[in-house]
Amino acid sequence: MSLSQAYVIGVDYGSDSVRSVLVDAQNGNEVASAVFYYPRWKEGRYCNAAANQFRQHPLDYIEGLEDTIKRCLLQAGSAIAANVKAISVDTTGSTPVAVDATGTPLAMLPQFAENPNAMFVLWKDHTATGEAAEINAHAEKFDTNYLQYVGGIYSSEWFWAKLLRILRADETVRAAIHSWVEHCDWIPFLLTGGKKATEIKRGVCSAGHKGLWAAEWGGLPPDDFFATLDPLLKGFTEKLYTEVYTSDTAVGTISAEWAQRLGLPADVQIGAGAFDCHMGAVGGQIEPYYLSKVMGTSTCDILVAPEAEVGDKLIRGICGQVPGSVIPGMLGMEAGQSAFGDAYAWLRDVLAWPLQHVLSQSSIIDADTAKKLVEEAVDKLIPELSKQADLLEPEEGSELAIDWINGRRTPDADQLLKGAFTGLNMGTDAPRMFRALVEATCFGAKAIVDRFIAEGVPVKGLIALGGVAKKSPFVMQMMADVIGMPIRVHKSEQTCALGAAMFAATTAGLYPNVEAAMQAMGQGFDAEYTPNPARVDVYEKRYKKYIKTGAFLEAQTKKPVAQNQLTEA
Ligand SMILES: Nc1ncnc2c1ncn2[C@@H]1O[C@H](COP(=O)(O)OP(=O)(O)O)[C@@H](O)[C@H]1O
Ligand SMILES: O=C(CO)[C@@H](O)[C@@H](O)COP(=O)(O)O
Repeated sequence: MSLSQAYVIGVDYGSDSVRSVLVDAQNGNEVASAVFYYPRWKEGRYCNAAANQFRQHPLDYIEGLEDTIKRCLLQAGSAIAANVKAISVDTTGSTPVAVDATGTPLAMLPQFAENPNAMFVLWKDHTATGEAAEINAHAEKFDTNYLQYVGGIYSSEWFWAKLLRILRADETVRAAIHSWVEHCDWIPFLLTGGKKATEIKRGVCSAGHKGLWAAEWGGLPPDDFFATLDPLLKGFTEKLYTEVYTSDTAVGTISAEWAQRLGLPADVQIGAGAFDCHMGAVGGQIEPYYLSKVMGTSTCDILVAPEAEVGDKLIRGICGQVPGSVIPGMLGMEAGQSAFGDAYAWLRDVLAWPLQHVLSQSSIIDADTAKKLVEEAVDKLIPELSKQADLLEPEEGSELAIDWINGRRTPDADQLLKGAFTGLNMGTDAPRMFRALVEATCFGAKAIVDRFIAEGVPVKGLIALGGVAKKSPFVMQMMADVIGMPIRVHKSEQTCALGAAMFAATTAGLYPNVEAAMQAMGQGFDAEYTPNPARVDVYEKRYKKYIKTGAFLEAQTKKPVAQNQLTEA
């Protein structure tokens, strides 16, 4: 197929919004882009942060797909729309949903329309911590270590823990469920007009990193593994899948209905889906042994290496090592932090509370002005805190934080762990707390780099992408100082969506492989942060304190101390 006059679309579903980019397949130049914020999610519907419940309605996803693609095509014009060759999609994950026999998410059926258990269980939903612990204990009873390719620990953020939680929690969903599907596998199924849940094509990325699929045991672990964990899971593997697909393959052609609905040609190819950071790493032009960090709400860190070079090595405490999960032919490794920008957003919300609750009662300004004032102030909080915190030099004894505000994803998943501040005194103010929190997120990032190195996987440098990488020179400089490695920031504003577009171009046969698409369509880097040698020493000392404080907190979580012992201490 000729590259001239060929266009592709990449769709990236983030935690709060979905964005689509329409790019020229020849050079990756962005022709159009559009972002859509999930309306129901924005209102906080179906969520309960205190109970760690975060659910998303399928309609938020469907409306966002239609809206963003249509707006891209409108910006690009009909001549370009007629030359769109393929669409590929990435999403957050593990973000699975219960579907019926037709592959329809249960929340799309009238009787389940308002039931959070019938919706997508977002990656950051931690309602399944108990189930994850059970899976970890259960896995020890088997001769085959089914957790060996997911870092040795199963997380509550993942597929099976979430399935078991929903089956236990909701009898009505249990009676209606026919299969359990990742968001990244469901959107391609939707676009191709799939009608049977048994025919949903699953990507190797979600299957290998979160679903315990491995070529070594010929697919998913045997039914016996799950049935002996809980009889509710008996027979479930039958309903799922054995075969998986790399993201450079098409799962089908767009359905007539979706082609018409979007205004696209009838022969548009739909690529196999994958998680956002995996396609983002490709969009960010990943190289072997460079850690690609998608820095947004969370971080998702990806490293690729030739399979032969890693050999039989098993990397402990990461979110999996899966052949072909990023680039076919290479081993894809994933790690990350459950709260990164989300930790900053948490502090922002704490600081915003008095504004939201006191200003609204003001007798000086009307309610509408108060609302606008609060919105403006809240929007400026993180940038202003960053500005003030940047003026503070790191000191050995100043405030120190632990970043596990939403648990710890890696190294060594434990979503029950919690964040902390130590070393507070009467001089501690908001910028100092913000500084300590940002530093803690950088220490968390260093712990991941250290773990790869300790496990024999060298890290040659860092590539940063995502919202925080683009918006915050303050965070990026501190990250370089703390880790002691240069960080290149990728030029693209929508790196994950661009990565999806590169896969779309490969799927359409416009490139022989995704490496060639990456080479031709990559946008390069626009900033580089190098470590400040004057700060290395003090960060080294503070990092040791972080590790020690974290270990103390972890020990407290694992062995709860009796109340009388606490008082004595
Ligand atoms: N100026 C800033 N400095 C640091 N973090 C920021 C700034 N502005 C926004 N953020 C954080 O960026 C995160 C969103 O990142 P983004 O990549 O846009 O979204 P997503 O993770 O949903 O893809 C939020 O958690 C927010 O707290
Ligand atoms: O965990 C994964 C992928 O494995 C991500 O989808 C998850 O961290 C969400 O990413 P964002 O922070 O929304 O970019």
